[in-house]
Amino acid sequence: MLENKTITFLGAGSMAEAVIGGLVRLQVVAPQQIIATNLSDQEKLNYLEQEYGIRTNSNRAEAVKEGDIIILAMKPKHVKDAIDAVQSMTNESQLFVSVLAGIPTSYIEDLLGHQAGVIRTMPNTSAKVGASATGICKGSYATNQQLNEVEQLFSAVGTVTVVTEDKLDAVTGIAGSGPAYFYYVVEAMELAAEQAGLSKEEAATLISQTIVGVGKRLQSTKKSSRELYQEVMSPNGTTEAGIKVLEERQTQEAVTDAITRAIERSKELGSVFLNTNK
Ligand SMILES: NC(=O)C1=CN([C@@H]2O[C@H](COP(=O)(O)OP(=O)(O)OC[C@H]3O[C@@H](n4cnc5c(N)ncnc54)[C@H](O)[C@@H]3O)[C@@H](O)[C@H]2O)C=CC1
Ligand SMILES: O=C(O)[C@@H]1CCC=N1
Repeated sequence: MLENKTITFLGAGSMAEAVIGGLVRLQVVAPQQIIATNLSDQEKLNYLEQEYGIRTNSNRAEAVKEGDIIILAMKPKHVKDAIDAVQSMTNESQLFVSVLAGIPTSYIEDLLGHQAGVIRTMPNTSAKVGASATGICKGSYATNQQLNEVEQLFSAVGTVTVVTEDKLDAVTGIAGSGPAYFYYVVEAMELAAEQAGLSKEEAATLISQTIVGVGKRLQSTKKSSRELYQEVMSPNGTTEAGIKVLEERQTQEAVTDAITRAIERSKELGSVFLNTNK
């Protein structure tokens, strides 16, 4: 399905690089099928060309004209400028794939001004190692075949969960932002390891493997998360002592509140643009 398609990344920052890295590393498409363009950072384009063997073009309109699939990968606040700059080069046979937090497909459809298919997605930076948890949904004009194409694209860099658009903000708070919460906890674990006299290398192996193990276990058991952490806790042992501190500090409530706030923020990003930036 993707064999002869050209994929243009409009916006070439961290998220674009994570997806490009996954697509190239896993040979989902040939590097030459990918074109990256951005607003003004030629150095970043040179780097992407060298690192991944993809094509780049600093002329956004040319890059978009050549694309069969256009991945919108700029910050949400730049989407209007970005689409306005290339709109005249777009057409209804192209497929537009947004990775933008909060921005509804209807907003992108309005900016395009025609009935090209738009698919909204929310990947995460683990795409770079083929382990993204991506949510995707269709806009008004996108076909099931286009949805399948995008599912195929993102399946290559992790799991894909197809949802309706009303759930995309929740996907964003949980999985789009999700890696950051874990890295934040890792930073605290590194600090504790250092204070306890472990070297950086020792800590890095112990912590990353512990997280990989948790992920693999979650994917291979029917046990609940509560059962899994209770399994680790010996009565009056080390884990119980640690969990007690987390409970005293209401850590679970803090995490739930943080994710709820991220979901709310995704909704805000969408409504701000719908109301003011059109
Ligand atoms: N960083 C992450 O973990 C995730 C980010 N996202 C979404 O990905 C999008 C990009 O985020 P990042 O890659 O982190 O941002 P970034 O700041 O690293 O990259 C943004 C890119 O957009 C380009 N750009 C800005 N204005 C432009 C314009 N008018 N025309 C063309 N290109 C333009 C910049 O040159 C840059 O290459 C955001 O909308 C964000 O919501 C989605 C999932 C995860
Ligand atoms: O922080 C953000 O807004 C983006 C969306 C999800 C992850 N990063």
